[in-house]
Parts: sequence; C-alpha cells; structure tokens
Amino acid sequence: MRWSRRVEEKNSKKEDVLATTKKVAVMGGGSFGTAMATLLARNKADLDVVILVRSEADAESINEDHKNAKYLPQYELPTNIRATTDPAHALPGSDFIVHAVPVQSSKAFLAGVKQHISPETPLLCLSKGLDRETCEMMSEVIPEGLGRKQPLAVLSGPTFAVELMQGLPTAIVAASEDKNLAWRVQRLFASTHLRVNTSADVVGVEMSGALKNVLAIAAGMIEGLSLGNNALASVVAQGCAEIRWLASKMGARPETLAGLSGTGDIMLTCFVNLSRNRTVGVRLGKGESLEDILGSMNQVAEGVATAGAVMKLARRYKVSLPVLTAVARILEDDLDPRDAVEEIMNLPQVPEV
Ligand SMILES: NC(=O)c1ccc[n+]([C@@H]2O[C@H](COP(=O)([O-])OP(=O)(O)OC[C@H]3O[C@@H](n4cnc5c(N)ncnc54)[C@H](O)[C@@H]3O)[C@@H](O)[C@H]2O)c1
Ligand SMILES: O=P(O)(O)OC[C@H](O)CO
Repeated sequence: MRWSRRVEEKNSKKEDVLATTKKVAVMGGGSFGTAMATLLARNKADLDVVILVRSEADAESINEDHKNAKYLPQYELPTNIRATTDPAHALPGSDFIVHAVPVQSSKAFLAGVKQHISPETPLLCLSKGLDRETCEMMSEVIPEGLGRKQPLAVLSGPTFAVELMQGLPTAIVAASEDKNLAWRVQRLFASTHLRVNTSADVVGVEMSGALKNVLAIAAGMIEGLSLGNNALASVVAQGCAEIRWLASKMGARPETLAGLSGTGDIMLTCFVNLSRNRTVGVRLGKGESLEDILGSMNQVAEGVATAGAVMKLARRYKVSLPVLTAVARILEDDLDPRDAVEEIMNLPQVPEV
C-alpha cells in the first residue's frame, strides 16, 4: 500500500465524488452486496442506496427492520439503505450501479434488467469468478449480458463481508481501463475503514479474484484430509504459481498477482475459516459429497463453477496447472481427493525456479 502527499494534493483538485453522488443501486442483496451498500451508506448519510433483491420478504426485512435477515441478520443497516424487487424502481437515475449477483447467473440477470440501465452509468462489479461455459471474465460477461459496452470497474481484494459490516480495517483494489473511473470508485468507497487502491490491470485483478476461489477449495481439502501445515503451505504456494502462469498468459501483470487482489486475497481465502470456498474444500476432504455440501449452503461458493472454466483455460493456453485442475476433476467426481494428493506427490521432481 503506497501513500503520497503529492497524490493526495493532486486528487484534492478533482471532483468531490461523494458530494456529487446522489443515488447508488446495488444489484444483488446477498452478503457482499449488502456489506458494500452499508459502506456506501455509512460514507454519506443522505446518499440514496437502493438494493435490488429477488424476494418481497428480503425487501421488507431491509425496509422495515433495517436488517438483511437472510444473509447478515446480526447487523443493523443504515436507514438510508432501501430495497426493492423492481428494477424499474432501483436502477434509473443511479450515479453508479454495483453488481453483486453470482457469476453464473449474471449474464441472464443483466439481459433481464438492461432496459433500466443507462449506457452511461458506470457498473462496479464485485463478483469473483469465470463463466463456466465460456470461461469469460466478468468484464466480458457484463457487456455480453447488456448487449453493449458499459463504463466498468471491478473491485476485488481480501474482503469478508462480515468484517466490513463490523467496520474492521480493510483494503480492496478498484480496477478499470478508464483511469478516471477507477479514481472515482476509490473516492466513492474510501473511508477510514476501507482503503481502495486503483489499478488499470483489469485482467490481473479479475483472474486472481476468480482463481483464488478454486485454490481455496484445494486448501480446504488439505485440512479436511488432515494433511498438515507443510502440505497446506506447499499447495497454496504451488497454486499461486499456477495462477501466475495462467493469468500472465491472459495478459495480467505479475505485480497485480503479487498484490492485494492476488496474494492478499489468496492468503485470506485459503487460510481463514470464514471462506465459503475453503469450507467446501474442508467438507469434501472429510468425505461429504459435493451435492450434499452445496445443498446445505445458502450462499454461493464461486470456485466450484470457476474450476470447470479453469480446466478449459489450461487447455486453451497450454499451461500445466496440477493443483487447480485436480480441484476441477475432484468436483466433477473424476478423481478422489486422496488420489489427487498421490498424483501431485508423484509428479516429476523439478528445480524450484
Ligand atoms: N461474501 C463475501 O465476503 C464476498 C467478498 C468479496 C466478493 N464476493 C463476491 O460477491 C459475489 C456475491 O457474493 P455474496 O457473498 O453476496 O453471495 P450470497 O450467496 O451471499 O448472495 C448472492 C445474492 O445473489 C442473488 N442471486 C442469486 N442468484 C441470482 C439470480 N439468478 N438473479 C439475481 N440474483 C441472484 C441472491 O438472491 C443473493 O442476494 C460473489 O461473486 C462473491 O464471490 C463475496
Ligand atoms: O467466502 P468466499 O470463499 O466466497 O470468499 C469471500 C471473499 O472473496 C474473500 O475476499
């Protein structure tokens, strides 16, 4: 994290983004959409923050009890957050629209609401993953779903929703090909609780956010299989290298992969029990079936679908990814977790660099 008085001084001459922003819509009222809506609402007490949810019960809980009863029931929401199920109500007139719908549902969801989104309104994507069928990143899924180009920034980093709700110190990256938009997103979200680093490396930020979810499943499996800390550290280090090999071939910058949205988020998701992807891995390692695990969760673990896309990308970019593709094969019931460990341990011995 870099800080410079010169940068602060230069920025102080630019637009006061919070002052000029009157309304922000958030599509998706799950845990992360709600947490980021809460940060925005806390940043400016008279900002109109509207969450587009799927059920009337969810909208009612937010509007009447100021709680998201389904996803974050223990936290009171600011009163300047409201919710609706009607996109015609939520989206028009927004200065920014935040996208927090799970990746696999995003294209169809966007196609259904696009007539309510102005082509000029920046979309800020929080979702981390790849389209299972097409292997597209969200920066490709979004224009596909909307049927047009849209101003776009992606936000990614080590950010558990519950810790944001508690106001604990957090840092995230806002990446956009449009430098000014990345800067505006930084100004919109930044607070004494949240640092926002800007980046122009959209591919690097997106690919690390998507692939760390697959790696977290592997890390969880190591724990579920009781294979110990040495194995855990080795698998995570190998996974970091695999993410770097694939993402670099796709155009990511190595510095991004080593930064907050790369190594930072990998450490959080692979080592902390709050991660849903890690939890899926722990339970698989303990012998539960994927069907039972997913059936018992009311939240998305994006790594499950993204793993399938990683298999295809490994072939497309001709890169060997033993850990990430083993996760995909285990999820497809094509490989037993213990056999995967044996396969990886029996790979040819290689030089470290
Ligand atoms: N929870 C976190 O800590 C966190 C942190 C960073 C990034 N993310 C990412 O944010 C995205 C959203 O995650 P989340 O934690 O809010 O998920 P969640 O499972 O808590 O909630 C998902 C939300 O999407 C809605 N949804 C599901 N299918 C839909 C569909 N077909 N159409 C419209 N809405 C649909 C659900 O109703 C729910 O409101 C994911 O890509 C996740 O990886 C989550
Ligand atoms: O709970 P997970 O595994 O979806 O991870 C949440 C966030 O991506 C952590 O940054």
